[in-house]
Amino acid sequence: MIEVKQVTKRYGEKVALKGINFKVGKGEIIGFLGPNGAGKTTTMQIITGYIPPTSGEVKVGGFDTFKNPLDVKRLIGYLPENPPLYPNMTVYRFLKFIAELKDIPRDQHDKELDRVMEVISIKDVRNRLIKNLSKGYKQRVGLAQALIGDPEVLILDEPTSGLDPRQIIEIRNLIKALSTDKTIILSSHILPEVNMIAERVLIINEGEIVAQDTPSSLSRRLRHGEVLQVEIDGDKDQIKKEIEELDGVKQVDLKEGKFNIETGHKGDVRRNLFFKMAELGYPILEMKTIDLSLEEIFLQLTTEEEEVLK
Ligand SMILES: Nc1ncnc2c1ncn2[C@@H]1O[C@H](COP(=O)(O)OP(=O)(O)OP(=O)(O)O)[C@@H](O)[C@H]1O
Repeated sequence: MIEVKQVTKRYGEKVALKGINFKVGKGEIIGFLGPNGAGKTTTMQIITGYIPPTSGEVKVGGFDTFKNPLDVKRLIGYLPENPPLYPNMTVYRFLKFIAELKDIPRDQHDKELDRVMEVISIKDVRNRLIKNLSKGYKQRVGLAQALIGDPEVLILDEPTSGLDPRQIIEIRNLIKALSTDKTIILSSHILPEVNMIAERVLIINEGEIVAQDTPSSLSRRLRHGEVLQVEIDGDKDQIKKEIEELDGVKQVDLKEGKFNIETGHKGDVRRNLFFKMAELGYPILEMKTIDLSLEEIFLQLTTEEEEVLK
């Protein structure tokens, strides 16, 4: 549905995007993750056709954003980071204005506005001036304008930024509900958000895509070895020494009464550990492998682990 090929973007001396490539399939939900200034907004603005790339090509639904900008705009609903809302318009008037901009036939305006206001649950504020709405409701109106015309693709730039925790949950739930029949790119620098909503994550750092995968395979790819967490009853110092001597064990840390055992790439020490502890009479109470959280992945990706993913 979306194809980004070798896209670069320069702002004068500043290279904001350094030749990025990715594809988004129909109906996919992509999380676009990166720290501030990584190039998320720039990428989204290029996909929506708001700014041109310096070089490279973007296609949406087969249309080139540069050669067929109107066809692309029709396919996309865009929620910019700071949606341009008109504070002195009522919600209804503003959405009607957007429907006009999007060339929705006049006789369909009321039906379309009703549909969108229903989906986004803003019918109760339809006659309020936008300036009198809470930040959460303003963001809903921003989402509503993106949905007018029922576009196949939604591009949402940090849709929950600046909202309070309750509003964040509401907006995330709305996006989740929309995700059943739309192709969505959602940018964020909040990792659990992406983890919760996206099926695939693109991680961008300093204008380069440093990883793209599902949250769980990213975690697997990044793990240097397994981290095994084990709770064992008995003399902790003695047990630690015994584990350290097992084949394949790289490091053992004792945290809150449990052993975190780091192993090499191929090491699976669970069986050896079991027999050894049984032999010594130390019962294993619990044993599990721990997944890296997206937060940890992200920290690794953007700091010392960049090389691992290339
Ligand atoms: N119009 C512009 N002129 C000059 N530099 C720009 C312009 N827009 C963006 N940049 C720079 O390009 C880089 C990428 O910016 P971009 O806004 O795409 O990042 P981002 O990942 O969306 O970050 P944020 O979360 O802060 O919005 C940044 O270093 C930014 O300062």
